[in-house]
Amino acid sequence: MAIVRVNQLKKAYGVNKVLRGIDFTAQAGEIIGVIGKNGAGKSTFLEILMTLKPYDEGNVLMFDKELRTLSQHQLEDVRKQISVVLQPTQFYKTLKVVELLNLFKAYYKSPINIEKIIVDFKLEPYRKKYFDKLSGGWKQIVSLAIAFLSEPKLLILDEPTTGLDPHMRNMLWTYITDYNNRTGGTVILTTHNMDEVELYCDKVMLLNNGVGETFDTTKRILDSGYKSIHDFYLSKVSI
Ligand SMILES: Nc1ncnc2c1ncn2[C@@H]1O[C@H](COP(=O)(O)OP(=O)(O)OP(=O)(O)O)[C@@H](O)[C@H]1O
Repeated sequence: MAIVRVNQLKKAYGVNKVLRGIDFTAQAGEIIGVIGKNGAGKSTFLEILMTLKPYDEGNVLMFDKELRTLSQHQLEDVRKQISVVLQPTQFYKTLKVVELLNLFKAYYKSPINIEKIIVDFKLEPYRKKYFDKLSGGWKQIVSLAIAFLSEPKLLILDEPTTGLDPHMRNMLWTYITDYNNRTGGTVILTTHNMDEVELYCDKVMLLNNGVGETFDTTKRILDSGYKSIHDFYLSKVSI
């Protein structure tokens, strides 16, 4: 079953044509890595899927519904099935980690046990700390923990492991793959870490010059003769 279907998607900022005709599909249960150089349009693409940004041309179907045709109410129904990691806002300043988790648990009506989340995401030493006082990496971990609270059908993560140390990176990937195995949830993410793509992603979309230059399974890319996804990237993308 296709969770996301994108057809000839185009998006420009003024004269800057960032997306020039993207074709993309995410089937239920897939983990898909979107890669490409700085400024290639990865975040723009993800923000369109997150329903946060309008697009100029083409079709974006989320759960079989074309985003452009949806009423506010229908858009909210789509958003209920998606989790994203947003930038922390001022609002988090006055809350401690455990209070934040409980707030979002209530908001999402989540059946997930907060204590399990605290253990899984190694948050015990930080539970009573104010979110605002955490390091950048730990803020990110708390934001990711919140994203998993809703057990979404689709999880969209923009560079989730950037800035995390190797242990936290492993922990996050363990959590992503476990969530994927356990619930069949779909994951679409961007990363500049090609090893992560090779290890954990079923499919890769390489965004280059505004199009999905390659959109294939990680396995087929490797079977076609590349030593690694890192090599594949370097041979396809020029500086
Ligand atoms: N709100 C905006 N207004 C105008 N231009 C924008 C806006 N957001 C992004 N851009 C431009 O669109 C292009 C693509 O940006 P985007 O952030 O989508 O790329 P990216 O692949 O995510 O980059 P990176 O890997 O550096 O995060 C860039 O040229 C950027 O300057």
